[in-house]
Amino acid sequence: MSLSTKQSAQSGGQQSGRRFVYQDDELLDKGFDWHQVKRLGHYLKPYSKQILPVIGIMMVVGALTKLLNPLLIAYAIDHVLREGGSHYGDMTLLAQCVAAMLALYVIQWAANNYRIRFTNKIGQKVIYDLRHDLFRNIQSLSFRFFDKRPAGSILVRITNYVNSLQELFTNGVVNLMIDCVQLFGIVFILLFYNVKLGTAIIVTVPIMFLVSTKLRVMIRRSWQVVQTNQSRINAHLNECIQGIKVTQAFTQEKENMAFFEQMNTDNYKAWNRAASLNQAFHPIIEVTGAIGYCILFWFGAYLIQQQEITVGLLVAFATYIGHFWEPINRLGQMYSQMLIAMASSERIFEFIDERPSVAEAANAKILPTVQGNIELSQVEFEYEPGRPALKGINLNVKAGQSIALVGHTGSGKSTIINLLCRFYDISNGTITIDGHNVRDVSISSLRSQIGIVLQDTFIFSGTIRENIRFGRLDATDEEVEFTAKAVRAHDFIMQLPQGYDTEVQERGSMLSMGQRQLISFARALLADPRILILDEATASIDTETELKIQEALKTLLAGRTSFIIAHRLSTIRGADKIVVLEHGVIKEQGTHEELMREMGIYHGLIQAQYRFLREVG
Ligand SMILES: Nc1ncnc2c1ncn2[C@@H]1O[C@H](COP(=O)(O)OP(=O)(O)OP(=O)(O)O)[C@@H](O)[C@H]1O
Repeated sequence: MSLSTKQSAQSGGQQSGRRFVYQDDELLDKGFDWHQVKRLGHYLKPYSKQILPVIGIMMVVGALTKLLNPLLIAYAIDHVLREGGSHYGDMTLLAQCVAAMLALYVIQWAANNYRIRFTNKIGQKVIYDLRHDLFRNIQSLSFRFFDKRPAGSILVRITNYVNSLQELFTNGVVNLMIDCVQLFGIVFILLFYNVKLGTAIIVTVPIMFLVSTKLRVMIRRSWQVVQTNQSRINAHLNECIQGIKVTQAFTQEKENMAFFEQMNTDNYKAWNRAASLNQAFHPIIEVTGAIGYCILFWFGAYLIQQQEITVGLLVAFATYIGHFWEPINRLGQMYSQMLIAMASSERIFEFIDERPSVAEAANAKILPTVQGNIELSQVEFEYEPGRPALKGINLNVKAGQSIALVGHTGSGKSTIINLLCRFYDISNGTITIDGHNVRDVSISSLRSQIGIVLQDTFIFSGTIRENIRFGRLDATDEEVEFTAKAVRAHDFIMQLPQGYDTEVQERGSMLSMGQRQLISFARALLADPRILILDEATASIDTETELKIQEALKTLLAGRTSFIIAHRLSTIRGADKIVVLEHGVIKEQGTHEELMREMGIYHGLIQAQYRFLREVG
């Protein structure tokens, strides 16, 4: 994190006094990096055959118009308009010169039009390819990757950073080449027609370039501060809207408002600073350009007196330097754009190069349809070095058995499930399913045989039908409805305005917790996995829904090996085996009756639950 970001994050924290601290994405500040240029160039490679002819055409057209027009003007002044010129007063020749100039402008306009259309198309294709690579790789990454990064920062890379490359690829690259060629062409002509005057003008170029580049970099940085402020405002808005119910319930509106006001003021100040710098840019560049003109006219007039050049040539030179500043100015802009592109692409490639921490073996086999016998042997695991989450886990599960995982919060229940699905790889020991080591089989063949119903049921935007069909995309409408009936979801679905075709809002906010659970049961049942993992919801639901869920569970679990992170007494009691975890170690395992007789941790947990229910009751 850069110093300024640290400061801004800290100031964000101080403003609130307590609550809101948003981690800003790092400021994009990078030097020029050839490695990144090469990698970006790689994305242009497939289109190089199309780009090169365009650059060729533009160079010819640019040379014709930018380089020939001033010479035509010089010719007209020296030969037709100047007293004593070889064709003095020949109006036909003058008209021909003007017609030729006009024709050159028309050619330039047509070519520009073509270039813009073409570069837009190529630019969009490159951006398409980049987004494609980025999204494909992010989807394949393991949980460890997402554990470390907030969703916002991933989003920024896919949207903002890729967008910031858009301008570079749409116009930048082609313009850069054309500008360079035109600059060399002009320099050549200036030196060819008069070395002394040409050199005097060219000397001003580095000054102009430096001033323009320096200013652009300052402007870019100040806009980045604006951007950072705006993303912080967005993060705050997002959090406030998502948490509006809690805010209103705890009457924290004033606190939110004060924090927002502070951020809004910061943003206002940053924007003003950036806008003032922006406004200063053109006058400063114009003053620098004017110095060039002064040198030209002062030194040019001296050379005319010495009869080294003609008036026409001086006018032509003046036109050339007009054409000169334009590409130099653009090159300055391009340089600033390149710096942003360097930083953006570095972040983008970081994600594209990231490999899943859970890697598939090169010779991974397809896991055949399993019975569901599972064995964990001496399993050890840690999320972070030195903090073991599971230690020496031994567990034998027969096909069709249901296992209830119980234990205090943080004891390692979810971790066992994460390892079974290979969301993480174990540090030591083995996990086998029907004798196949999970590390030796392909990840998709493993996960496709495991169904997961999480406590925080994820409902995607779309219809109820589509949400259930997520379990098996080729399921027919009849199969979808059949499974919904089996898990007792059909009745409430039919009461919705459009039944199965009702659009659920984002994350199923129009559905109750219990209804969302039933939909996720239907989804899991449709997938018909041999192994089922269920994280039971802890939220209390009404007795009728509770009964429905219990019945649905019976249908769902029948004949499958299941692991349930169990909270309800009824589920725990009904399990074939109860596994009690504490600090990542299995402390007890057995049936309800066996464990109650042991009078150990399980007995304590159940007694506590009974006491709680009695008190609540
Ligand atoms: N992604 C993670 N990164 C780092 N540590 C983690 C991560 N997930 C869990 N842990 C840690 O691993 C330990 C076991 O966590 P786990 O989620 O398995 O507990 P749990 O028994 O399922 O708890 P709960 O009942 O609260 O869901 C805890 O100490 C937890 O802090």
